[in-house]
Amino acid sequence: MENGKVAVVKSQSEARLAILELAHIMSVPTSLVAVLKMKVPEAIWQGGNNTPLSASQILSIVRPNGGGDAENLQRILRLLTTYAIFAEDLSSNGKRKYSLTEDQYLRAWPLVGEAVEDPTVEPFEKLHGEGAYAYCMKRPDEMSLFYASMSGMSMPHMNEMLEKYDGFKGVESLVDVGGNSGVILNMIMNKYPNILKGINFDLPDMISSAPQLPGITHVGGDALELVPAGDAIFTKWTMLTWTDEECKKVLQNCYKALPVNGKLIVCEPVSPELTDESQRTRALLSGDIFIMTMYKTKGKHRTEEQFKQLGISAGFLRFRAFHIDPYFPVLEFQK
Ligand SMILES: C[S@@+](CC[C@H](N)C(=O)[O-])C[C@H]1O[C@@H](n2cnc3c(N)ncnc32)[C@H](O)[C@@H]1O
Repeated sequence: MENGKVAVVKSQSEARLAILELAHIMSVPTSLVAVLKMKVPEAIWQGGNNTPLSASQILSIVRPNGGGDAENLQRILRLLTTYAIFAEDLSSNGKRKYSLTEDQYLRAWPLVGEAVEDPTVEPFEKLHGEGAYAYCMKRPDEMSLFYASMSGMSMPHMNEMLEKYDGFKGVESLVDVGGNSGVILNMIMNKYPNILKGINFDLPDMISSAPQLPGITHVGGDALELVPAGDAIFTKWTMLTWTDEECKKVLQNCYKALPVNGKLIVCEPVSPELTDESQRTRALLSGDIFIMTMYKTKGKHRTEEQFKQLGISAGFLRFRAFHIDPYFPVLEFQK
């Protein structure tokens, strides 16, 4: 009983903290804008040094003629440190100094406006000199993190999808385009033993360290060039990183790879037509900005109608949507 009471008190204080955090949440984006305007990241970065600097040292760089309040700048930097935008260093006798964090995605976020100024190069690429996939594939640590984050986010969703959607019945060979490590295909095949042959298709470097899984053949290639043949094709969370032209190309390649009456099963974020204040709309529209900044300025979260029209442009005249999940509906394109 006593323990129960303690738990309630703790959760109430946590709820009060959450309310206070939410009440002041605007301080985060506005502080971020302030440090970007002052060119604080550039001052710290100094040609790649990323040496921790105190607020007064930063001010002496961004305001070479003097001026500015170091204490107030430090308050802003501390807040942004709690969101891992800066890292705080206390090793100089407890004096607070700030460097940029190592998170490559976080560092690209402030460049989101670049996607409006110049959509020809992804903001992530402007910062790192290469796209997010290429960056990840060259670094084994990033690759294992990518595998883990993909399966961590996709597996719970797939569990629910497989409970409610039975479109894999009767399929004997299934290709997963952009299947990453292959764990999603493995889940589908465990639920549907009728699928005897699974092809996990992904970019060669992405697939090179994929684990061996029963019944699954890993095939490396580029879906923009060719998609392996199967009774049915599945793809999840891939089309958002392609432009409309690229989506059309991949859909055409899927069309060619399918038999008559073959099915392409797509699981992608589907944006609403209406812009409302719901959690779903916010989640989908903020994910869309992530894609614009990190992957492709003209990749995007599309509406159901946009998917239908893309399918038609590639030859898929039959289209059905299953609203199993508010973020990732299932879209069926039939040949
Ligand atoms: C966001 S991940 C999604 C992974 C997995 N389908 C899931 O839902 O968890 C996108 C995957 O598509 C792959 N991909 C991107 N472009 C591709 C291409 N042109 N051809 C084949 N695979 C591609 C990436 O390497 C990555 O594994």
